Amino acid sequence: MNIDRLVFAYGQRWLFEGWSARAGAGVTWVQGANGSGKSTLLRLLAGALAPRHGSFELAGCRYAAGDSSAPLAWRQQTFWCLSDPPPTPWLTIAECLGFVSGTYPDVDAQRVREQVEALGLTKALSTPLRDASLGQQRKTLLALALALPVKLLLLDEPFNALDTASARHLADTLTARAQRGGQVILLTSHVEPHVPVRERWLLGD
Ligand SMILES: Nc1ncnc2c1ncn2[C@@H]1O[C@H](COP(=O)(O)OP(=O)(O)OP(=O)(O)O)[C@@H](O)[C@H]1O
Repeated sequence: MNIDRLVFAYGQRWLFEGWSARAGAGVTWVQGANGSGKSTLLRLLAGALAPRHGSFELAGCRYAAGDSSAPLAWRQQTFWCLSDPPPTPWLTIAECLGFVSGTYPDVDAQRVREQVEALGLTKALSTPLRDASLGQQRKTLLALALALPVKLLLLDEPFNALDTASARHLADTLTARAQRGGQVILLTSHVEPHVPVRERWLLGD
């Protein structure tokens, strides 16, 4: 995945001024002080924010500033596990899983069920997200992150709010992915993520 001359600012708060980077398969640890732009970078790559200039390329698919939105082909290859709870509090966990899965092609429902089970979410499936704990809300997105067949995984502080067993499952799964290759994983974390890290990007320097 290539980032070419990215320019982005919130008003006059400039975060990226012609920044380029390349991430191969495996885990890239995105580091930086509070406010350095880590979450913003993931939002940009997810298509949730529009870059002012520059472009992104992933497996032959290009997304450039000036496009009215991230192309469907880009979004279907990308999953953004945001650090906030899912923005659909009225849906149950099961409905949220089904709703988001429905926006991706070739989803294996069995893989989603396996991740739900491994993350200890099975008993909470009929709970509305608004009544779920923070950890259960985060695990809903993580189950999708680990199950959907995407080429680019954007994980914003994925270990936050996880119980010990779920944190271990996440670390083990990411470690296996990193060793197998094939998926580009950008992971923000203020602490050592305990997975094999291929590259580190330090933002805000
Ligand atoms: N919607 C917004 N409007 C204006 N400024 C914003 C907005 N979102 C973030 N910012 C500012 O952009 C900067 C980068 O924010 P961002 O959340 O990307 O940083 P971060 O590196 O992820 O921080 P943290 O480590 O605290 O999570 C901060 O100064 C923040 O105040």
